[in-house]
Amino acid sequence: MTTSPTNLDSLPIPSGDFGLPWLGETLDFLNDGDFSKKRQQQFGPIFKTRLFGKNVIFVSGALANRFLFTKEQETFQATWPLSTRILLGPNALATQMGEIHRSRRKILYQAFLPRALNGYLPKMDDIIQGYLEQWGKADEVIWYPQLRRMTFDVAATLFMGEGASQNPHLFPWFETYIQGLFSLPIPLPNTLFGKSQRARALLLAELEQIIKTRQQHPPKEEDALGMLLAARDDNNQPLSLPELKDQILLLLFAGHETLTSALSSFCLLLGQHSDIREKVRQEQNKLQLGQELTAETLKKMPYLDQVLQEVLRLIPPVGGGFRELIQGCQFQGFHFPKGWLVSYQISQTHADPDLYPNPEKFDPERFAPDGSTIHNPPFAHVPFGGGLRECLGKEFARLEMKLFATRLIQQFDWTLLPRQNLELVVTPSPRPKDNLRVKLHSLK
Ligand code: HEM
Repeated sequence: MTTSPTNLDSLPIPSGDFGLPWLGETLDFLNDGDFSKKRQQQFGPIFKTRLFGKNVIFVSGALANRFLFTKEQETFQATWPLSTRILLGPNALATQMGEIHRSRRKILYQAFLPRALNGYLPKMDDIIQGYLEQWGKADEVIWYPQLRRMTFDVAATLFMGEGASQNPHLFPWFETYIQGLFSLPIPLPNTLFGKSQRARALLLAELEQIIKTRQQHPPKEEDALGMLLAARDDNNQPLSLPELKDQILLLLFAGHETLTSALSSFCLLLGQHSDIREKVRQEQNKLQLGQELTAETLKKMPYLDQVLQEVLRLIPPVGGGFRELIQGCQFQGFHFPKGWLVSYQISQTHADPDLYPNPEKFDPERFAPDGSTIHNPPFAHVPFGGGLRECLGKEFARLEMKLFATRLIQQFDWTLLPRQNLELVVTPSPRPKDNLRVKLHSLK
């Protein structure tokens, strides 16, 4: 795919509009959920723009995904918008590069191995059941903020230990922190970015306390922080305190924002499709689920797996990702210049009618094991990205989605309340505009 510089110069650069000086089309990108769709309609599937001061080429589709995910380090390196890079910090896995990224990914992965996930399951289940019980008693639930609180409690408890989720400051600070992650990086007291920087400082100070207490009094139960404290790198060195803080903060962000979106999309789509809800329930009834749910039992629900795959296809929590071109190359007859960014588009890939006929339709049968209704080539279903930067927490995410879906469907039916706007706000992750107002009905 790469070509010598002389050849490259003879190729056209994709068409598109750079917009304003420096700012380019950043504001549209942040505020318009159809940013990429509209420009694809105008300029074709590969187009250029400028975001956060950088020239960017947007690509989508299975071939483009394969191109990006298999050429990492040789042609591309991961990058994030400036606000995200500053706020995640220099020691977070997502901002680390090359050899250090490889070595840290190996260490962090220990917190997502099957043995670790099995250890998380009972606590995750307790927290989910606690929330369901509360919601079952309410006349009306505004579900999205409740789901946010729940996924935060799960992540804080499993990554930092029991006490963390009971600290009343952490959640509000965290919410302020997240709001600045994808914003214009203007460090003034009243900008989203400035507030987020302050919240990050408060969170890091709190995390430092939690880590120091933990070093003095190690708990019996294993959580992600315990594993990271015990971990040694290839030179047999422990992770430094600044790195531990950045890595834990990243896990909290990644494990909370995206998952909330995925769970709320599940609640929305199944709330709109009673037939699919019923089919999931029938699958569960056949399993005669008891009070205790094990990882083995959760594996016996192929239809629920299909449903969750289709939820992540239709409303992917992450719309796409960025890479920087560390050398010029060509793709599909276009010149991609060195130093520019490329953005791969998960939402647009999942909406490609050649890959997914009638793509607007919520249809779990696309993922039926007989494969009759879909031809699903590699790199066509990429909710978790791919290649060296594929989501580290994807099995954690699948576990929490499945456990939540199972407990919810087992115990409740739910109605979406009338007179609410179900359109999706997309930044940073999709959620219904009016936060998904519902009434739960107990089935017991
Ligand atoms: C449904 C839920 C989730 C979705 C859809 C999702 C999606 C993604 C995607 C698309 C990427 C790649 C971004 C890129 O290409 O630049 C990613 C990276 C990452 N995700 Fe997730 N994620 C989810 C849940 C989680 C959870 C629960 C965790 C951890 C607790 C997590 C941790 C991470 C980390 C650490 C990375 C960076 C990996 C690296 O740079 O090597 N994610 N995620």
